[in-house]
Amino acid sequence: MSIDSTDFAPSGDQHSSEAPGPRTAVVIPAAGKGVRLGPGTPKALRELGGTPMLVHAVRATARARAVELVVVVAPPDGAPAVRTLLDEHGLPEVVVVPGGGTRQDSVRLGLAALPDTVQTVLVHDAARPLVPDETVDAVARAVRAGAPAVVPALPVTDTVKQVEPRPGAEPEPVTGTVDRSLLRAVQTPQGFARTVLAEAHTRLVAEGDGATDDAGMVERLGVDVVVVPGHEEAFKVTRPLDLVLAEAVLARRRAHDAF
Ligand SMILES: Nc1ccn([C@@H]2O[C@H](COP(=O)(O)OP(=O)(O)OP(=O)(O)O)[C@@H](O)[C@H]2O)c(=O)n1
Ligand SMILES: C[C@](O)(CO)[C@H](O)COP(=O)(O)O
Repeated sequence: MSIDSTDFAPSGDQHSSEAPGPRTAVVIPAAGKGVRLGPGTPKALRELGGTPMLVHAVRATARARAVELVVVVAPPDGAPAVRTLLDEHGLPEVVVVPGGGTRQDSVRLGLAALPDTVQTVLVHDAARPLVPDETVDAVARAVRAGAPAVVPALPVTDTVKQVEPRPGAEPEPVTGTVDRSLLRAVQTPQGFARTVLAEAHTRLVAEGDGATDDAGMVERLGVDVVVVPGHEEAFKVTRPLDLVLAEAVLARRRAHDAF
């Protein structure tokens, strides 16, 4: 059965005034190893300007007006250490749960830790530590206004070729050039009506299916996903050069704040 967006009431309309508790929460999957960043500490715990990337990501999302609860998904055996880290950085109110072997598993485990009052869920990579709070709020606002699924995204700036993959170093034949005006590079936080995201995770885990982002999972349900403007500084720290860029952006912000 395919689910239509209209099967889900806009989360803004679901906000009952009776039950006390948070309405909008952020789940931060932080259980990845960071293989592409190279050997060392798990990526979320690597430092940026002397502070772990995860702490930046928590502060960045918690600063947003819409956010009332933050749930961090720690490496499967790392929850106690993450708890200690967050306490040491003055973030005792953040909930910490152990994650899983894939990002999708980690998000599902984070969702399971949300209190019943939560109607709007944002999912934000710990690997995007510099997301501006305006981007977080823009996503939350769009969900509260009735969109069941919202992604921040930017236009693609490179020309994109389709290829026939070849093993090893053999040159790959180009089979076409994609119309990049139709493409968007998608960031996080991605925002959802809770019921939509929970249904997507339940359904896809039962079917043994997956996607590289949460919106991709929701798309499989036939639910509409909309795009709001992303931000250049919400980039994902994936490879070593991204860390250099992140340090530069942070230094620029700190210099700006000093004046
Ligand atoms: N089992 C996993 C894998 C990934 N993530 C999280 O998903 C986010 C985005 O993933 P990515 O940048 O790909 O991180 P890694 O999986 O750590 O990177 P890599 O693929 O290079 O190992 C990160 O915050 C990461 O910690 C997670 O919570 N649980
Ligand atoms: C969720 C995500 O950050 C959206 O761009 C992205 O899909 C994660 O990428 P990964 O490299 O597959 O972890």
